[in-house]
Order: sequence, then C-alpha cells, then structure tokens
Amino acid sequence: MNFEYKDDSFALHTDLYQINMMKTYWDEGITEKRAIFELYFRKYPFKNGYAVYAGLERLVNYIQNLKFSDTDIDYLREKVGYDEGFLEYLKNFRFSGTIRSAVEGDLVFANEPIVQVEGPLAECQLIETALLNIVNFQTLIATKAARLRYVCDGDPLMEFGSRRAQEMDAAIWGTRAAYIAGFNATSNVRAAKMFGIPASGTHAHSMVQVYRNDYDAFMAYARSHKDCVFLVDTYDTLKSGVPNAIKVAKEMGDKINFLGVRIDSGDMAYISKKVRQQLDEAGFTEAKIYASNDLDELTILNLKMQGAKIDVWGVGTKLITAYDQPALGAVYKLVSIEDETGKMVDTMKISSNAEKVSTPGKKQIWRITRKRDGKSEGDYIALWEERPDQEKELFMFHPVFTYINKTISDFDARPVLQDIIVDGKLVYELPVLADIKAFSEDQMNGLWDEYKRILNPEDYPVDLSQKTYDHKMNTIKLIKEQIKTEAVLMEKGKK
Ligand SMILES: Nc1ncnc2c1ncn2[C@@H]1O[C@H](COP(=O)(O)OP(=O)(O)OP(=O)(O)O)[C@@H](O)[C@H]1O
Ligand SMILES: O=P(O)(O)OC[C@H]1O[C@H](OP(=O)(O)OP(=O)(O)O)[C@H](O)[C@@H]1O
Ligand SMILES: O=C(O)c1cccnc1
Repeated sequence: MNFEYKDDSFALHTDLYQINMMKTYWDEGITEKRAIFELYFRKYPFKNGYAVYAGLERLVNYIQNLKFSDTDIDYLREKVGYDEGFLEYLKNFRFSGTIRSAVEGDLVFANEPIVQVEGPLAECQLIETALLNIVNFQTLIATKAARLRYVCDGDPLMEFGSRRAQEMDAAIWGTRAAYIAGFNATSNVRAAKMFGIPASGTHAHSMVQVYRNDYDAFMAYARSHKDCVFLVDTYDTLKSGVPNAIKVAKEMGDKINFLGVRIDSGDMAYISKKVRQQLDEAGFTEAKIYASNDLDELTILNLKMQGAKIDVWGVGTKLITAYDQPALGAVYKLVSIEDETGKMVDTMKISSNAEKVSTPGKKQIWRITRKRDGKSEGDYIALWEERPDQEKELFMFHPVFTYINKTISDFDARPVLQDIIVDGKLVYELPVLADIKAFSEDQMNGLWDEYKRILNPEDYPVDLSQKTYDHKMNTIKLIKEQIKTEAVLMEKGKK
C-alpha cells in the first residue's frame, strides 16, 4: 500500500486512457460536447436465455460521490504530469449528465442497451470503466443465481461463497446480486447487515474436530444455540454423524430447534436418502437435509433427477466466482455525438460479423408482453422518439434474419430504460431489496419456460423497430460512402 497519498476516491477507479481522452477533449475545448453512450452485452453468460440485471444501486452511489480527492489530483500532477489547467477542471468535476437504466432485478437481453448515459463527452468517458466493472460483475452473478433458483424450484438456497469470492467486494455485492435473483439467505454477516438479507449458517468441520467426536461437538453447539443444524460428515455420516445428531436432538428435546443436518461430501444422492431414512425412523420427519460441496445448477439438477432427499442447498464457489463463465463481457459504446453545428449525429461501429455491428442512435427498449396474461413476446428496440405503446399493432422482426417476423396486437409495451439521474440529479427512488427481489421474481414468472431452461434455451426475440433498422442501414451506407470518398481523395493526394 502506498501511504504517500492519504485519501482515496472512486474517481481514479477508471482506466488511464479515459483520463487521457478527457485531456484531449479539454485541450480541444470539447469536454462539454453532448454524447450518448449505451452499455450492453453481446452474448448470454452460461449459454443462458436471459440475464438478470443488477448493479444499479452501486452505480448510483458511485455517480453521486464522484469527485477527485485532493490526493487524486496530486497523484495526477506528480505521477502522470497533467498541467494545472486540466487539473483545475478535474478538481471541479461532477457528473452533470443523465443516466437511464433498466431497474435492478429486471430481465435484460443480449444486444440491447441496459444503461444509457447522455451528457458532456468527458464526463460520459470517465465513468465507462466503473460502470462496466459494476454491471458486468453483478449482472453475471445475478444471472448465475437465477439459473440456480430455476433448478431448485421452491427449495431454500443459501449463499456460502464469501471464502472463495474474488476478494471482499465481490463477496458483498455478489451476495446481494444472488439474493435479488432468488437466493434466500447468506452466510456473510456483513452483507446481511448491509442489505437486510437473512443471515444463515450451520457450523464447520473444525468445530467437530475441536471436540474430536460428533456427539460432544453437537452437544456443545446445542447448549449454546436454539436453532441447530449439525454437520454430519466429519468422520462417518451414516455410522456416526447422523446417529449422534439424533441422539443430541432427543436428549435436548424442546431446549433446541433441531432443524436438520448438513452433508458436505460423498455421493449426496445415496447418502441423503439414507440420512432421510435415519431421521424419519427416529421420528424427525420435519428435520431438513442441507447439502453443500461444489454445487452448481447442473449438479443440483442431477441430484434431483437421482431422487436425492435434499431440502436446502448451500452454494458457494461456483456461484460467487461465476465458475463456468467468469465475465459477462458487456461493452459501452458511443451511439451519438454532437457535431460542430450543435446537431446530434448518430454513430456506430461496423464489423464484418453482422451480430457485432452496433445500432446507432439513442434508443429505448420496450418490453412487449401479451395483454391477456403478461407473457413475454420479446423486446422491441425503438428510436427514442418512437412510441410503440401507442400503436395498435407491432411488426416485430429479427434484426439480422428479417424473414423471421410476426405482427402482434393486444400487447403491453413497457419502457425498460428508466430515468435514474437527470442532469446530475437523482430522480429515481432506489427500491428496498425485498421489492427488487419480488419484482425480479415477477419478471421471471412472465418469461416462457423455453427461454428459462438452463440447457439450449430458445432465442428470446430482441427486435429492431422498422425506423431503427432503416436508420442503421442508412448509417452503414453513409459511412461506406464516406470511406469511399476519403479513399479517393487520399489516392488523388498521393499522385
Ligand atoms: N450423486 C451425485 N451425483 C452427481 N454429483 C454428485 C453426487 N454426489 C456428489 N456430487 C458432486 O460431486 C462432486 C464430488 O466432489 P469431491 O470428490 O471433491 O467430493 P468428496 O470427495 O465427496 O468430498 P471432499 O470435499 O471431502 O473431497 C461435488 O461437486 C459434489 O457436489
Ligand atoms: O462448496 P461450496 O459451494 O464452495 O460451498 C462452501 C463450502 O465451504 C465450506 O467448505 P470448507 O472446506 O471451506 O470448510 P469446512 O471445513 O467448513 O467444510 C462448506 O463446507 C462448503 O463445502
Ligand atoms: O453455514 C454454513 O454451513 C457454511 C458457511 C460458509 C461456507 N460453508 C458453509
């Protein structure tokens, strides 16, 4: 740790190239040029059919506190060598733009903007790194959690990942994301305290090892706790762990709530069935079987298929590290910029890969559902000024394979992007976590199972309005013509 600089802020939580670009904009006098950036991901993580959006609360917090500290400025002066004029600009820096975003817990889909930032160019530039950092991680974990929730049906899911998370921040914000998308409790007491998530837990093998036998360990725990879940696999689950848990539960009687036992190794299908039998025979038919040990959605699905008698699932490593896909890969792209005359000009990135070609212009995402039962029809990307919610019929077509299309009527259209910060001021009331969680559950209920299944889900339609599509094609044409003209001029210049 460098103790040379006494304070810290999140203003430098950015890539140097953002500040380098800001310096260019400053020198050129264009820091205030209006710009619009949109944040989106291209491919679903875990080959899933949707993603669950999380990260907005931290994003808002970051923006509201965004300010270069004295030592941030000292550092940039001493170590990067910026001039005083630019440093003075940074000293007074505050985010004064507008942020529109999906709300937390909402479902979001590939290739549609989930955050839109509009404001002075230099300000929009600085925040890219932190925005992506926050949204990429939290949305990834929320999506993993949603997959686990889907296979677990209504079974309780406990988050056990802190010890394996990529550092402390990931444990905390990952837990929150997991809770939004369907976990019921966490073992991380700080996360529980910070966000109001139920804290929950059993005990470790070390405690059993301290007493060197199951009985003494369980008895000691039972003497000091009302609610008891005993970890029964330290020595021998069926010969020692469960029989001793039962013995302690019988001896302690009403003095404890014998909630159940946890198994953490071995063939959990076979063992859980035997454990269930032992508990039932002893009269503890209500005692639950908790399981943990490198669980993920595939193992859980498999265990369920084998008829495992597991009631409560503890999931750590594979959730909190997004083990099978460590990055969401969301990007932040410029879609519109003010020109020399003050007019907004829409921009795009062209690629030989059709799916990588971005869509120019400021857009809104409309979530289209059937009026009669609220079931999902798809998302409709429209230019900002369009109002598909006031149309009687909508023609929806695939943005690349346009022959895949449908016309729908009797639909509801909900704008996904909401005003969060307008001209630097927070206009959105951050909901309490319980409401975010309930909202997320509602959204999942509205999504067809075809998009929710964890293996080879159907492609959820993310379509462009005719105007958006035409605008994209025209912009591509314009850019191509411009490149051609420039090439001809360059060729002439050479001669
Ligand atoms: N019946 C089962 N079907 C499919 N997977 C299972 C079954 N039972 C356990 N598993 C999973 O198999 C893996 C077994 O891992 P591993 O071999 O490391 O565990 P173990 O040897 O039983 O325990 P330990 O953690 O003490 O090494 C875990 O991911 C566990 O969740
Ligand atoms: O397997 P995960 O999904 O990551 O869930 C968390 C794991 O953390 C604990 O093991 P650990 O070996 O760290 O400690 P213990 O001695 O208490 O078992 C617990 O027993 C779980 O197995
Ligand atoms: O409470 C538990 O059982 C627990 C907590 C963290 C990690 N593994 C298990």
